[in-house]
Amino acid sequence: MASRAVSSRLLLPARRAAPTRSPRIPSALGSHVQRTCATEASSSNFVNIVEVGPRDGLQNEKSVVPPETKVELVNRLGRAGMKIIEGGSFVSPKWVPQMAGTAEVATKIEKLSGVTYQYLVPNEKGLSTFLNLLSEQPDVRPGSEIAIFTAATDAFSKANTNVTVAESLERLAKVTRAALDHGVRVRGYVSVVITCPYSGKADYGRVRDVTRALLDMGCFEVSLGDTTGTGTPTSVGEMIDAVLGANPVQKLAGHFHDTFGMGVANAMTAVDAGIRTLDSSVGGLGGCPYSPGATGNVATEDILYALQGSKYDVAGDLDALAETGFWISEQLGRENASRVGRAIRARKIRQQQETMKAKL
Ligand SMILES: CC(C)(COP(=O)([O-])OP(=O)([O-])OC[C@H]1O[C@@H](n2cnc3c(N)ncnc32)[C@H](O)[C@@H]1OP(=O)([O-])[O-])[C@@H](O)C(=O)NCCC(=O)NCCSC(=O)C[C@@](C)(O)CC(=O)[O-]
Repeated sequence: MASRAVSSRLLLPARRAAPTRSPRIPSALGSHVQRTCATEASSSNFVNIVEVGPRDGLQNEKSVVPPETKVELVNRLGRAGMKIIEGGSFVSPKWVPQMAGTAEVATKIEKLSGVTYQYLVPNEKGLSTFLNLLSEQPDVRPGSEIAIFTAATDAFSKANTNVTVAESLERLAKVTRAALDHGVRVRGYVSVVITCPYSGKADYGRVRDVTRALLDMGCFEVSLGDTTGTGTPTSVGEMIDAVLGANPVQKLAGHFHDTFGMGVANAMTAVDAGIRTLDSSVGGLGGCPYSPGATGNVATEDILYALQGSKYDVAGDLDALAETGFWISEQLGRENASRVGRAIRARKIRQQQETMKAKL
């Protein structure tokens, strides 16, 4: 792939939209599928976190992380109370070499009861690799589901998957049908919902329509990706308003990159708008290989800290996540991008020093 320049066009206001439609339940779902349909409705104050670090985080690392490190990361996240973890992707290793070895990761991770493991799939080849794995390694199936992805602009879609949005929806409809026929639930992503690195400000009406198309084909939820991390609470609120014009809030998730430091504010805007699922990555790992300059997802530690101090409820052990953020950052030789993680560590060091002083 040739690299392309990042455009930084300004965001324009969008219109307010009408209320939501009622959610649909995809057909042909097996018992596991029903069991994992555990995300709380938006009337509840419980916010689900999808931990995307092992996929969205590691896919953007310069070096290829060995499968055993990925396995250890997923295991640590599960033990830290993450209930939904994106474990990797079955994409072309020529396009994203960092995700090679996902089958090995899916096979070797410690499968915790009540935890859902998601894997990104771009096309029928990726799905057939995943389904073959399920038949060869039946232990992988419980709690496993796939995520498909498209975009709000043709330019990003072509850069990311070599097809236009319309072509990708056609391809993904077949993938979704086949996955549901095999009892595998399907999550959807729409990228560049605020700004596209190649074609500027997103058309929120298109974000709404692409989201609708993904739900219509059978996705149980669609995650709205601010891939470039250019969103602000204002633009994110306007985008969500537009999307709600044709989609139920219970089926939406927010996926915010933290490039401009607005990740937590944007996530809280989404929650205040009724969205009850947020994507985040431990240590703020990540980026997108096809969004030049975009930094990682909003850090899971930062999201947990914001939610734990609010009227909303959330699962997860903040201290254990902060440790995991430092552990994986050290493995990668990078700075920990979580401000909350850094503050927790600094406080611990201060406390240890005070204890030592008191003993002297
Ligand atoms: C979709 C394709 C495969 C099309 O890529 P293509 O080159 O058009 O595919 P193709 O069908 O022409 O096949 C070319 C070669 O790739 C192989 N191939 C084909 N498919 C697969 C597969 N599934 N697994 C393994 N190999 C595959 C295929 O077998 C063939 O191999 P060859 O004959 O040359 O040896 C490619 O564009 C691709 O893999 N793209 C993925 C890019 C990606 O992973 N991007 C990051 C994830 S999206 C993201 O991060 C955004 C998100 C979700 O986080 C939300 C947000 O923040 O916005």
